[in-house]
Amino acid sequence: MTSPLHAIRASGLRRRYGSTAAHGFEAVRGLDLTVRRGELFALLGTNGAGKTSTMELIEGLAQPTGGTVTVLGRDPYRERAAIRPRIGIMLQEGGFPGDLTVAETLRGWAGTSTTPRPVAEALDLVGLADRAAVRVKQLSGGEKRRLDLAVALIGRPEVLFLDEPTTGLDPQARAAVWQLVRELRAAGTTVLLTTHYLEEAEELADRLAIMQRGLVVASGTVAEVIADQPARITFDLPAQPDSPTLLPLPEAEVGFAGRRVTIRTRQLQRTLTELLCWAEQQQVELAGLDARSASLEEAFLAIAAEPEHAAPAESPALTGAVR
Ligand SMILES: Nc1ncnc2c1ncn2[C@@H]1O[C@H](COP(=O)(O)OP(=O)(O)OP(=O)(O)O)[C@@H](O)[C@H]1O
Repeated sequence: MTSPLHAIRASGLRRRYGSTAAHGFEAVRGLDLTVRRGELFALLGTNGAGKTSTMELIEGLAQPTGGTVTVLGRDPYRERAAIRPRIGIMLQEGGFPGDLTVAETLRGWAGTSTTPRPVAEALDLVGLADRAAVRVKQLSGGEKRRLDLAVALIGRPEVLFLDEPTTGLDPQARAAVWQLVRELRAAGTTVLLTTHYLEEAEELADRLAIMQRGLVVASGTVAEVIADQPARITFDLPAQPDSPTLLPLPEAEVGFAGRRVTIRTRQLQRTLTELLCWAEQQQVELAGLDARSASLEEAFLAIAAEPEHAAPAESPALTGAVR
């Protein structure tokens, strides 16, 4: 049963391309994921991790070869007619006919929805109001992306799927899309987003999952995903030290490059306190002292570098539940 609190629930989801085990490829290998209503959830992963394959299953565009998925309590593939009017999909390539104008394209899509937004409102939301009469084939790459987004929004979706929504956008257009996504979320829209821009996930996501080889290998809030990674302290010593064991920090990994010291620790507060006490006692100035938690990028790279994760049942945090 899907709770009314859950917009999306996937359990043991599998997708195999090709019909035989010998020649096929399993891109999604038993994935569990829960997205709450009103939440913005980001699905991250390296190229080929299985994000798009997973999104297509959740969107009802393909049938799983194993496991189950529900969107708003229904099977998105078998009950597509019931679910389609309640979701909005922004694909990586919209592929709309090039000879239609922007407004004609949107009018066509509005006709498939029971309660569409006015075309002018959708154009305004994505900053294409002045391109309404332009043919789709004449749009720039970034403008096409914004048209894809307008099409996804035209039916006032309860659940919005955004597959790399800001790829190809300039920084100003990206910031505008982020603002729009925040407003949609504030108005109660559930959003499932894939992105390669980790700052996009950091900016927008309530929770996120990192996929690798068809599985979720880490999930939670940004802070929770980062918490597993060591923090970093850097500074310059006044002179190159004689011995790397100079610093009495048993909990930490200390690296030297000339006068530059980099300390990696899972106990940032304790290590920093010990370091500052040592510097005080030794009367050493720690020039350019910088202490910071791992970034999402560091966490992502560390997770991506791990050897292949084991069978689905052994993977951590597969439910997408907060750890
Ligand atoms: N139609 C297909 N037939 C066979 N293999 C496929 C097919 N579509 C995708 N794959 C494979 O499935 C794996 C997952 O692809 P998918 O597009 O889901 O990954 P992704 O995480 O979205 O990647 P990217 O970030 O590059 O978009 C890849 O190894 C890909 O080559």
